[in-house]
Amino acid sequence: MDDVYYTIGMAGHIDHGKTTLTKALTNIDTDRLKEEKERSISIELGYAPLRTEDGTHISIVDVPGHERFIRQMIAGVAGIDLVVLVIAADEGVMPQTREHVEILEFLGIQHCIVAISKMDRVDEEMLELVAEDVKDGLAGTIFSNAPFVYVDSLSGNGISMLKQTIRDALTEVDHRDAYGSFRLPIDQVFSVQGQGTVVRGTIYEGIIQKGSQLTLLPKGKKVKARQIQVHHQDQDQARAGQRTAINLSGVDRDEVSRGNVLVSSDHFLVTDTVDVVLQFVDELTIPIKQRAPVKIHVGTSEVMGKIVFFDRNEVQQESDEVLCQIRLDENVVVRRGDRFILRRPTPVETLGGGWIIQPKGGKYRFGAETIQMLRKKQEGTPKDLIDDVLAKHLLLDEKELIQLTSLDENELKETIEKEIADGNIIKVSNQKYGLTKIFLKLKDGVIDQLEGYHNDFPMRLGMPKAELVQFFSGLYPKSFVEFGITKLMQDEDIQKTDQFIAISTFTPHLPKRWKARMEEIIDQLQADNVEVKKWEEYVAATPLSKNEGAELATYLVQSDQAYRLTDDMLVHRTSFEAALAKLRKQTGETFGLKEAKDVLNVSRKFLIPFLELLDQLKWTTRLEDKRKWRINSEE
Ligand SMILES: Nc1nc2c(ncn2[C@@H]2O[C@H](COP(=O)(O)OP(=O)(O)OP(=O)(O)O)[C@@H](O)[C@H]2O)c(=O)[nH]1
Repeated sequence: MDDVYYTIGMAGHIDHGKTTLTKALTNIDTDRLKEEKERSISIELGYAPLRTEDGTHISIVDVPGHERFIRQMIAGVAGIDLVVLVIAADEGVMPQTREHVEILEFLGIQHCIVAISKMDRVDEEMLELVAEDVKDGLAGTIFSNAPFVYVDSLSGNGISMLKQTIRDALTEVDHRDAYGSFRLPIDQVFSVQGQGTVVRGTIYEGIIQKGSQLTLLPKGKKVKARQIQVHHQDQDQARAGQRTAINLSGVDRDEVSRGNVLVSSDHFLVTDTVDVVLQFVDELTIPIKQRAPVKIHVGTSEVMGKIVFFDRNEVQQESDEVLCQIRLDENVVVRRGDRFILRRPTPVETLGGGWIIQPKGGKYRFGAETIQMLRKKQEGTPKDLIDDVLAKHLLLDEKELIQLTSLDENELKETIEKEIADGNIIKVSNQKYGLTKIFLKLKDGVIDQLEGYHNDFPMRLGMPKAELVQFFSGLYPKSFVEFGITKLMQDEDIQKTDQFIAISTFTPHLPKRWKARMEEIIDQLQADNVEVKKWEEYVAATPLSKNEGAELATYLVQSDQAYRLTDDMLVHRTSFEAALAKLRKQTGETFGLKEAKDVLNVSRKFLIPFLELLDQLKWTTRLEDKRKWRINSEE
């Protein structure tokens, strides 16, 4: 069985004893380590390993200062399996206790324990009263059913009980599997003498191996994981949930900052507009207005932005969730489902939090329609998510679909396979996907367009492809039109001859209106054998226009009914073939100009272009003053 890793977060009001409790549990003084943070890669700021006899690996995250707490909690949310809320017996629930609880709720933390610290500072009777107060204070929160443990971190009283409670609580936590693409939001960067750039963070998802090639987003810089450490120890790999330090090669210290994200695949996109579900704190001091400046904490980044509502102009007090958008001043790297906290820059306060329903939002109109669309995204099944991004972008490959929907690769593949089988999605050879219903609209348009074209130009092979693409490029992106044409060809609805596109059942033919006249010309041409007149003379003898005559000439050549003898002369196929047969029969392996003239009995005016046509059609090869029949053209 794989090793199991858990991370526990410490939360609570200032001075309530988080660091002391962490030390009592792990024997590590995280405050002391803090001072040494710049000195060595092996020191984990605020993170201490808790060893248990059964081999479970537990990291304790001690997060002192307030801002830092939020950042660490969000950064570690994928890694935090359990939170221990520390409340001092001599103070009880304090404002920051409440704020932490609120934040933990926004972050979707589910497993928790309440540790009443400093039990030695109050007598037993008082302890009971405090416990009652705390229970009241936490009613209706995620802590309402949490187990209570009483500790004195200085003497160690209650610590083994707390360890046992932690172990019990962890049995309820689902094992995190490390599937998915590797992602590590960076929360610390520094350089180590002789080793270069080192970054730290909690691995959100996936596994990293020593030596892996990684990409640093949002810049897109390629880097390599030269060395990996987890709790001071060199490791060959690290996985989701583990607090990890990575020594990177290929990047300088000043090219990396907190909030950057290390990834191992191209499944992540960089965005500055996110669609979100937002829940507000119980009491807002002042209303949040449309486009109010806000600070979003997501991953390890803290970015300024503005809030955009689609169904209101301000929020005063709102207990229901609100679907809205955050437009950011800088790029972030997020996926659907990522949690965030929203704070007001001035006066500083937590406004609320929620999760990202679409990592790359668009520009939407104010009104119920947008809310409905966002609701669909929020509730969306993988199918809805895929359909939604395809409806917007029309044509996407697998990588783009993963970036936009945040589905994992297997889920995406399965859903697409099913959608293709159900006929909702189509795929063409270039590995792009599109919605069948949009493709069918394009198909109708293309067929209509071609029908019109065939009607106007029945003698032509079809519409030049460039012209067809151009026509639809005003209605769809060019790549989608190309995709549609390729698909229609695969389905044999249309066909392509050279660069001409036609409906597959179409064959070029003489237009009804001129059929008789044109047939006259063709008969006349045939009757003239090789000694043909200039093409325009045949046309001039009829009421046909020059253009119509030119179209007819092209048609006859393309349909192999005639050959071009010169730029302005055609020869009928049967005349050509008769002359060819006669010449072959009456000449040897090679023949000269005079010999040919004697056999065919025509003037040089016709003979020279006729012989050149033979060369061109590869019946003959020209030697100095003779022509040689080509072996491969002999029947
Ligand atoms: N008597 C007693 N004192 C404690 C106990 N736990 C912590 N203290 C003391 O309370 C003070 C604050 O403890 P810390 O562990 O630094 O508190 P903290 O919650 O980490 O503080 P911040 O990091 O500033 O939020 C220190 O002086 C500790 O020695 C306890 O169980 N009993």
